[in-house]
Amino acid sequence: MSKRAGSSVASTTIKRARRAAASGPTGAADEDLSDGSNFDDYDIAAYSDDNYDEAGFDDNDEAFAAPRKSLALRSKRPAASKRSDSTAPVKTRITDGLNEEHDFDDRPAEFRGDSVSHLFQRFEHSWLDLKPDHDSRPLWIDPKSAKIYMEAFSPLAEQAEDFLIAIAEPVSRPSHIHEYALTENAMHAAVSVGLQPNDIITVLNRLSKFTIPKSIVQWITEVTKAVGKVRLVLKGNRYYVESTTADFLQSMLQDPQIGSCRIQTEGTAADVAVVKERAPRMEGLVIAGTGKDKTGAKTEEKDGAEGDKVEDVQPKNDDDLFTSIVGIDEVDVEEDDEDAVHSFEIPADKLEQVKRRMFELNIPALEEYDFRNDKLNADLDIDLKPSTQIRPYQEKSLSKMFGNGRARSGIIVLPCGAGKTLVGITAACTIKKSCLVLCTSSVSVMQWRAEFLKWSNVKPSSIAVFTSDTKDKFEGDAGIVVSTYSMVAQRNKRAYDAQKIMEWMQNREWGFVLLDEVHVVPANMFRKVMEVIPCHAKLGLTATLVREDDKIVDLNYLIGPKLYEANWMELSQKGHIANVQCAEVWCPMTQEFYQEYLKASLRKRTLLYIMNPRKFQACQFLIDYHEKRGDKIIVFSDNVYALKAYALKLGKAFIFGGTPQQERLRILENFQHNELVNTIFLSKVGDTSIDLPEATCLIQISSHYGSRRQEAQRLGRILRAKRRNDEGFNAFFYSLVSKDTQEMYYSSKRQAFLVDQGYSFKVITHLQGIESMPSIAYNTLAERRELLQEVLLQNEEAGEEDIGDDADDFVGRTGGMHRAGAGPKAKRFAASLTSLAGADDMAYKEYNKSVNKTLTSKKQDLVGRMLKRR
Ligand SMILES: Nc1ncnc2c1ncn2[C@@H]1O[C@H](COP(=O)(O)OP(=O)(O)OP(=O)(O)O)[C@@H](O)[C@H]1O
Repeated sequence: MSKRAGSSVASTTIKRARRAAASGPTGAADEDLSDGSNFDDYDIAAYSDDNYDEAGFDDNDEAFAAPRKSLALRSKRPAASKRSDSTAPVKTRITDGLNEEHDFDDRPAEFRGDSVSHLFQRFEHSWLDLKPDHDSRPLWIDPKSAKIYMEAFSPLAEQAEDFLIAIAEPVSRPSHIHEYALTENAMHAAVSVGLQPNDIITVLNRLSKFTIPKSIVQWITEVTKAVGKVRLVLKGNRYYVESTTADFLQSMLQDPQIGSCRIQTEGTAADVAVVKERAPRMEGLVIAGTGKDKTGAKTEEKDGAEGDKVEDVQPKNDDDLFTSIVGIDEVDVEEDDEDAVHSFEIPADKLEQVKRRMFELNIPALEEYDFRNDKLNADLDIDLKPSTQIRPYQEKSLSKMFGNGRARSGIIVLPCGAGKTLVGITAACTIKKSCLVLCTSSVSVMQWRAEFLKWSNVKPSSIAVFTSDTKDKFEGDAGIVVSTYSMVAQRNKRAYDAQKIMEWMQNREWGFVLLDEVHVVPANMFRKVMEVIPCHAKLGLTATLVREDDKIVDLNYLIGPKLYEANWMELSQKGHIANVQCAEVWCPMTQEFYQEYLKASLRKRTLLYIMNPRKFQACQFLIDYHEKRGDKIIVFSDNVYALKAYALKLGKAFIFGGTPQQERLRILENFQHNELVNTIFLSKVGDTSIDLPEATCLIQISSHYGSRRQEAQRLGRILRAKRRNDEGFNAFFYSLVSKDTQEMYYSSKRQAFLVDQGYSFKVITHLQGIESMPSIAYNTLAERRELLQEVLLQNEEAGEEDIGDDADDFVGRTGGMHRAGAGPKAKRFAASLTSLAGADDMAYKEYNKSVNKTLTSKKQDLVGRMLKRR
């Protein structure tokens, strides 16, 4: 037997748990747990989302028919018993890799409960024996749902969180209690990075307030038993399923789906090929830019007394167990240096099918790339610039990818503005092989290229761009190509030069594929990409691993498991992203608007609640208030009619799908540098890929129904606020909602993701001072009636959103969730003759001249002033 360096997860991230546990709980944390509301200036009538009843809204509306389940809930988990009889023995049924079902019986037969037990039904847990020192332990584990609840105020919380992220999926992390779910995917990921099932059980037991239930122990053992047995490798542009156990491969081949995918080669008809070679080794790896190996130890300090030096492997006694396990750096492994590796080959176009089947059979295929021993593919000369310093959470996320010295495929989830780009670039600098970066739009392609040049020393000639406008190849044997998903996945006939580039890309082996914004790309798009691009390792990046459809689970076998998910609140407390005050402003509908609302069609209703004069007034008031504070404000509206109407009336510049590129750049430039342009209106084209660190306040007047992803992405526009580290700085996010309309329902849906990340939305029912604001619009009945007439005259299409041209539009065009991607339709609307003649209470009026045009004419002036300032 030999000992060798092992787990990553069991390294830096949870080493702190070891230290904390060693020092023991020190009583209640003395941090201030108040939510630090900064809305004192407003009359806040209610503080909770529960203050209104959503039962009155139509749940069957197609727009929010998609289940509001968290990712964790959709993932496979130990199925809970359906029995609700609290006194019956707990029976938990689980399914293992061979589809056998087991029954667990945790609750002691003698347990009968008491007179109130039946009220708690499946939450009756009084039979669990609390440990005498349960106060000091932070975890509650629900034996039936396999959910873990962590006391975030425990002195051990930070360390426990590191451990939980490694073994479970975060579901919700508000201020005081965090919720995690034990899922098969999370378990596979934990074991594949070196944590042994027994280690997991022991640490959980240590952190738990009571001995962990048998059902959970058995489930962990079951779901992890096949992990690590099989790996998928790419060699010489061919894919192989490998294992050190021939019998295991043979049993896999018995499965008709997997068996039929195998490529029969001579001499292997009856048996799997036996390849005599050394199994991959795990040795010290330095993640680019950190100067540390994957254990977190500084490489140059390996022999020194300081740092996270690898210590004893075996715990000396029971007290050391916890600390040894959560900080385990070495594990006993079977001597496999000379193990024979058995394999069978599968065709590239069957890769996904095999992976999916293995996923279903609970035999997760490890996709790891031993890039340091890859002598076939040329090395790329790339490293981070000496000035580039990656942040601790970026390093932590990468340690999950490179934990065992190889590159593991999977997904890293970091909040918007937390620096996913640099994480991707650092991964490319660590692997140092040819790299393909896929983005959702050509704007992002150019940004990625610029970021590579900014953070790394790669030669410009080594980075090629492949878009509809630019079709480059890189120089030399290894390089980087940045492209869009649609360019690579396209199946239709291509132009000659595009075809040549595609062939060039298809005929080489890619060490690394970086997948940006993985949550918006439809699964079949990934499929097409994976079929045509032979690659060793894949890294998906996203801020919001949520989708309103059910396709998120597919990412598990198409890309790999979630490797890391950062805690938004923690990053904001540490100043890496801005602290944001979120508020929902309730705007009552005016009487005349509400009367029309009640009898209007669905689309007209949308327009009516967006154009509600009280909402307009709230928007005007908030813009005025925040401009006076020195904030830079972005107002978001998905609806283009409203976007233009609001912006024109308030004399502000606006950008939507139809705004020419030049004009967009000019407006954004003015917003950034011109002290006279402090507010801009953006349609959904601004949801992603717009980097405006000057923005400090967001006002949302219309949004895409109940999309949690869009809400989070919009919030992301101010998370990167430049002033985030100023003393007491807060960014502001307002969602304006017309009261007693469907919008309120959508709004609560939209907030679900952010609430799970720990944000709380204050409800503002009255903006103090709004009545006395001079020049407030729509203050007279005549003005409001006139607006109503205008809105009623709009055709149905005006109630739709911007078609957009960015990531969302991309999803729309490719069959994703977007509803408004359809082409132009014939316009037909009904109206009375008096209305058409403009005689309904209508006064003539002149809109302000579009500020967009004013900015054009003032451009020369501005550029002159900007140059002077510099
Ligand atoms: N380690 C770092 N050091 C200095 N600046 C950093 C670091 N990491 C990220 N940044 C900066 O943080 C900002 C946000 O980074 P980036 O655009 O990569 O975020 P993101 O996570 O991709 O956001 P989004 O999801 O909104 O696109 C950028 O201005 C980037 O330069």
